[in-house]
Formats: sequence, structure tokens, C-alpha cells
Amino acid sequence: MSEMIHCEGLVKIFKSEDIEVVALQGLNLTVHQGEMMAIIGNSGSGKSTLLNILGGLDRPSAGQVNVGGWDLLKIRDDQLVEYKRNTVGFVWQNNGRNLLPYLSALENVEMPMLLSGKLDRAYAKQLLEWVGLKDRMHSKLHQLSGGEQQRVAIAISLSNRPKLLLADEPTGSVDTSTSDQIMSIFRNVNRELGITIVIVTHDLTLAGKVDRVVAIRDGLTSTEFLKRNPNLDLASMENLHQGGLQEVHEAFVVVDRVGRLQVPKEYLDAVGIQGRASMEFDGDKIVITAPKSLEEENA
Ligand SMILES: Nc1ncnc2c1ncn2[C@@H]1O[C@H](COP(=O)(O)OP(=O)(O)OP(=O)(O)O)[C@@H](O)[C@H]1O
Repeated sequence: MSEMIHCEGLVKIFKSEDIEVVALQGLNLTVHQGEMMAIIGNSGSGKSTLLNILGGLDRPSAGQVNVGGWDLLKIRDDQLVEYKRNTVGFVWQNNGRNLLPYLSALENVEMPMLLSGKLDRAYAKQLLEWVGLKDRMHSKLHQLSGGEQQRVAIAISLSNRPKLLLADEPTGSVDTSTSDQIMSIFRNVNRELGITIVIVTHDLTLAGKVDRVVAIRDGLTSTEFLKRNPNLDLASMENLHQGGLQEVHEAFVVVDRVGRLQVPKEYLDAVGIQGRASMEFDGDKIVITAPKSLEEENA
């Protein structure tokens, strides 16, 4: 499988007059072509920063970030325009800003096509059919419900046939049934078009519906969850108790190329590790403990 996204040691620093915020601290992430995966993390962990960099809306500070053959650290401004137009599609939680209220759903989907000089009405209609709005395509945007508008936004994000779809909290402001509908639309376009989909969310039930979930903590990838049974399909997963990730996924700690991993702060606090730790290897286990005090060692 070839790689759609490859980030290694990705760093993003926000500088303002008197403070510096390191939002991404050397993040590693690989996403394969055709994958549908989710990125989860607490507020402030760096999810949106990562998505904005992947979408070409913001520039990385250092490290490697390669998307669909583009090096986003070195890309020129004019290439970035082309990248945003042809390689990525975006879906936001609050889609209002991308939609034109007094145009019909169809006209909204055709708008980005017109802007890039590639109007394809048949494809615009096809997209609206895919998102379940065949019968509403001539309705004005302001006549549609929030969930329907979100589905128009998905059709718009696909209008220029991007290779990668980035979705930031795509179900953040809709009810559960609309949220399920949106996830199955993603699954369908992922299958039909082979498009790679990255969903950023803090909703674990949503994350439970994809094959792989990567957790970000403090600007680093910390844990990865893989579906226990890859043959389990979406329909049967929906019947599972909505207990979050653990039921369908197995958790793994991410270890980078040079052997670094992130130990959850709760674990460190629980055993009283601060600054340094002792590590023992017994042939098949690595045990990390609080350092023994010198008196103990000399006893
Ligand atoms: N433009 C900016 N200027 C300064 N600091 C920023 C900027 N954007 C983000 N940050 C900081 O970078 C860190 C990561 O923010 P980011 O928005 O990526 O987190 P997030 O995981 O998406 O959070 P949320 O789920 O709340 O959106 C935070 O500490 C945030 O305050």
C-alpha cells in the first residue's frame, strides 16, 4: 500500500509577541492510500493544528510532512493553491461558512468546479445522490436542515475529486442519527472512490467506526487503536454496545523510529516517576519503575 500521508518529527510552533506555543512536538503519522481513520485527542492536544497543516491552511515549522507526493514544508505558495484545490477536500463542524444560502444544493456543489474551470454537472448530481440528497438538489441551502446542509458540505468537499478528505469534528453539531448517516456516507465514498479519509474528533463512538484510531497527546502520537477484527463491518459494529473504542479496538503504544514512546501521565504519577525512571529488561518484558533512592541501593 502506498502512503498518502507521511509525517515525521513534525513540529508546529505558534509565536506571538511574548509567548511561544509548541502545538506539535515532533509528531509521527503515516496514513495509507484508501484508509479511513480517525485522530482523537483532548482539547489542545494539536488535532486541528495537524489537520490545518495537512490541508495546506497552515505551514509546518519543522520536520517532514508529505501528502500525496507534495512536500508541505518546501511547497511554494502557488503550488499550495493547486494542492488545496486538487489534492484535499475539507469538511468542518460548522459548515455555514462554505455554503451559499441563496443558491441551490446543486449550485453550491458546482461552485468549486466553476472556480477551478472544470464544471461537471453529472458528477455534481452524482455526489448529491451519494449523500442522499437526490430529491433535494434544487432546494435552496437555507431551506435545508442542519444535517442536510452538512451532507451538501460533504458533496462540496468531494467536488474537485480530491485524493484526501479531511474532516474536523464533522458530526460535532448534529444528532446521533445524522451522525451515523454522515459516517456511512464517509464509508461509502471511501469504498466507491478509494478516497483516503482522516477524521478528527473527540467523540469515541465515532472513532469506534473506523479501522484505525491514532491518539494525540501533547502534540505527539501516543497510542494507536486497531480494529480487532478487520472483517467486522460497520453494520455489525453498530449493534455493539456503544462502549467506545476498547470493545472493537486493541490499543498499542506508538514507538518511534529511534525508540521513543510516551508514557501516560497518570501512570507516571501513580508510581511517582518525575524526570527520570529506572528501566529493567528481563528478556521479554521491559519494566519502568520510579528510581530507587541511593540509600536503598547502598543497603
Ligand atoms: N494560532 C495560534 N496561535 C497560538 N497558539 C495556537 C494557535 N492555534 C493553536 N494554538 C495552540 O496550540 C495548541 C494545540 O491547539 P489545537 O487547536 O491544535 O488543539 P486541538 O487538539 O484541535 O483542540 P480542540 O479539540 O480544542 O480544537 C493549543 O495549546 C493552542 O492553544
